[in-house]
Amino acid sequence: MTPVTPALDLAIESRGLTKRFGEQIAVNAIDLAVPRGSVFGFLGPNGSGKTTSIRMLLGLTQATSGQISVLGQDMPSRLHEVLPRVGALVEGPAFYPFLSGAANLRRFDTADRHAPSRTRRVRVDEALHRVGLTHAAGKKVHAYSLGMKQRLGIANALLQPRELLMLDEPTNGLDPQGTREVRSLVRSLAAEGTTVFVSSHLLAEVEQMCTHAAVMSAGTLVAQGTLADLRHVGETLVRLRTPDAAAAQGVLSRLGLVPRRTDVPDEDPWVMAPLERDTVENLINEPESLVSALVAAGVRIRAFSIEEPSLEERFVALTGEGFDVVQ
Ligand SMILES: Nc1ncnc2c1ncn2[C@@H]1O[C@H](COP(=O)(O)OP(=O)(O)OP(=O)(O)O)[C@@H](O)[C@H]1O
Repeated sequence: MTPVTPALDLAIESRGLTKRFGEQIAVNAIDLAVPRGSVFGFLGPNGSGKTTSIRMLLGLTQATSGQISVLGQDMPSRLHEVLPRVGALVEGPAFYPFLSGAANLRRFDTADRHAPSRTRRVRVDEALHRVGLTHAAGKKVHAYSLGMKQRLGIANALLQPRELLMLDEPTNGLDPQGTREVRSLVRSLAAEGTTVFVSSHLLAEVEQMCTHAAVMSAGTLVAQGTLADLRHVGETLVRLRTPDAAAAQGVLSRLGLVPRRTDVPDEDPWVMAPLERDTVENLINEPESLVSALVAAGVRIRAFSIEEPSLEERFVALTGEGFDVVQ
């Protein structure tokens, strides 16, 4: 594979990253760009190719084609230099059930040739503290709840300082309290400067935790950017109810909009028109200028609203499905 020329401000970059399983294309030529310092949500329904992508990014499975750069280094050729800088939780590590949480972490740390043995005990204690498992450090893992095992997995990824954390569905199977704890942990890690790449099939979770997101649908990357960018992917509508629908349409047309009208029996008609933006934040036609032009033309306004489709509606439109579905 020809290396990607790494962009310095990107923690992860892929070009044309593809994975085939026989006839099936699980990941189809994705170009990811994960800025350093971001909390990057990798969002998509079950089976859309998130885990397979993460496994390729970490060198756990070979890509069929495409290029990858992680922390400015080509992958998988620089795997041994890159991996010590990356903490990962992918499909939960296999813990020894009859060892305690702390003993499990010490075992994983011993197996890591980059981990200094002198500081092992302190680092294990700190990692357990970080994920709120100090009280259960001596408890055998078979007595851990799913949420505790998940947090132990994150503690394992935190045994050493990391520039990048990759977490595959870290809140899967957690109760609401556990979910909140993982979310706040991710935020505090990000505040310390760690880039966090986190996959999820839950839009609400990504909205609460992430600064950026990419949306996968059936192996394809259908959108990517800051959450603010993604919120403005769809159509914003002005909608008003008026007995003077024809006059309202005339005013909106003169302002460069393309209005349409819906008649409702026994009520005033609705007039609506898509609004355009010159920047992500800015509508070309401000609501107040629309209202004053309508009022100046004698249009009686009985209701007026600017409707932004929710992020959920936009993502459903992008992926053709919801996010809670299990396939
Ligand atoms: N080892 C494999 N052999 C054959 N097909 C596979 C293999 N691993 C994944 N797939 C298929 O590739 C597609 C993408 O799976 P992947 O696990 O990457 O999706 P995902 O978005 O992570 O979903 P989930 O959240 O359910 O893990 C699925 O159709 C899956 O069945």
